Amino acid sequence: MPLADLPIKPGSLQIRHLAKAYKPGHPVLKDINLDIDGTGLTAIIGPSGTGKSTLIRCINRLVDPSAGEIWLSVDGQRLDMARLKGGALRRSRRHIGMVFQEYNLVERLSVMENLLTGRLGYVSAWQAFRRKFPREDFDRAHELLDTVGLGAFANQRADALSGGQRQRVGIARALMQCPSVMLADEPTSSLDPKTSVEIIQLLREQGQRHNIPVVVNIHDVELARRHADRVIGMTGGEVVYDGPPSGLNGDHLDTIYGGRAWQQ
Ligand SMILES: Nc1ncnc2c1ncn2[C@@H]1O[C@H](COP(=O)(O)OP(=O)(O)OP(=O)(O)O)[C@@H](O)[C@H]1O
Repeated sequence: MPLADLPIKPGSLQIRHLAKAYKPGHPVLKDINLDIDGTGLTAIIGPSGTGKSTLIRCINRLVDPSAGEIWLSVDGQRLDMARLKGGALRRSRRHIGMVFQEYNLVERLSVMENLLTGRLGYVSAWQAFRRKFPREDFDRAHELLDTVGLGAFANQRADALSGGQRQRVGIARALMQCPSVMLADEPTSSLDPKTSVEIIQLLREQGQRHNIPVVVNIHDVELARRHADRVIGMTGGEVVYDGPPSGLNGDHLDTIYGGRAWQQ
């Protein structure tokens, strides 16, 4: 079996009564309850400022929730991401692969070096400092680069890549972690429409290939409708639609986006 397919253990998320207020009395997320598992791509849609990024960032604890539970299950183990601290939080984050809107690559490093940063949670600080990664990490990185279509770019500097290529590197780097769940925070917002479709399809394919759920924040309703397996519609910090793309109708979009004037 190719190394790129080997060690990932599928995970699931159970979110219960999740709330977040950056300022007391001004809730951004209000009582979010979601179960996310399986292998499909879940798209979170909703107007700007409705809390989509905050939700994604609470799951991997880039943002601290104000209340609620975020249970990450991996290999029979259940971890409440909302409560973990210190080393336990760092270790549990390895199970969550994160893809960002602005790629978050180290621009002056090569594609290969960027991928290897996905292994930093697994090697010692001394190994990382000396860039002494095990042979398997290099082999896995090469295979993942092939699967995201960048097999010939391992030694290219990240700042020489297009936006779409950078996002492919971002996806491969997240997969280097052997994540049990993948999260992507507006991964297509900086890309043209064709590249956006390719990136969403790639995220979905990689989720299926590695047998893990993928959760993506997205502004483009049509992209979500065409390529997601499940759509979560949010407005005002609450989930107002949760179901298949085929069930999302004009009334739901009215509720999510507040009327139809924006469509004309
Ligand atoms: N670090 C922060 N400190 C204070 N307020 C914040 C912070 N991050 C986000 N907010 C506020 O929380 C609300 C929700 O923001 P969030 O980025 O989660 O929404 P979003 O739905 O992802 O929006 P967009 O689609 O525009 O990215 C907004 O009012 C935003 O100003």
